[in-house]
Amino acid sequence: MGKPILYGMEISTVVRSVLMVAKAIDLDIEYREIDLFAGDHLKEEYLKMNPQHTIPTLDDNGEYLWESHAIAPYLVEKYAKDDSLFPKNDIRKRARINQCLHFDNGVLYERCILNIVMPVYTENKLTISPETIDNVNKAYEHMEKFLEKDLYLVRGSLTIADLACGASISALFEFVPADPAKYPKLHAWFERIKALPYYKEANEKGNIAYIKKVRDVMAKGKQ
Ligand SMILES: N[C@@H](CCC(=O)N[C@@H](CS)C(=O)NCC(=O)O)C(=O)O
Repeated sequence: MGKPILYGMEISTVVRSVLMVAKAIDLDIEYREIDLFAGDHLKEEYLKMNPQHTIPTLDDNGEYLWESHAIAPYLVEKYAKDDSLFPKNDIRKRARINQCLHFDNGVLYERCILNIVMPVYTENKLTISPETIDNVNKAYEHMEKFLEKDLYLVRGSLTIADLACGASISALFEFVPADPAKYPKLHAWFERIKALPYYKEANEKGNIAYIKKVRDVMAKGKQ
């Protein structure tokens, strides 16, 4: 059996969340960069693996899987030495983790990040709209509540939900800063995510490049 191969771009939050999961479970994966700006994802070989042409895509010895929120549980279930990031037998905890993964996908990624980044590329919108800022703050409020009683999103320990939301929040905090006085639990949780030993390599590096890329496009458009 060969190593699983992950196709992605480090600037993508959803790719970085999977890279953090791989590091968290100490999984040796081969990472291959796909350049969306060069159209690598629309080439025939890529479409054969993932007709939806999104990143990340996992090639696990010829079994293809895309959608980061499906890849993360799959990697833990198949490869992790212990199941703490996505417990096999605790049905309620699994359900809460799934709930947070859907929150990440449907709210943080789709409703917040895409509303900031896509308009920059597709409509040349160089400022973040007040509606989007409002929407992002609503998401911060929700997370502040989710974290009311616990150190992590699902009870007291780190799960794949924290890694998915952590990657999204790392980008959102740069675009729409969160007031620490209003969102103290959210900030404290994010500090915990940033302290993970693999955070810098698997998330921070790509996040810096991501924010720079979007800001560069914004600044160029304003010249
Ligand atoms: N919910 C998906 C989102 C995947 C997604 O849309 N990725 C973007 C990059 S961040 C992409 O591949 N866009 C290219 C395309 O849709 O053709 C996930 O978590 O994997």
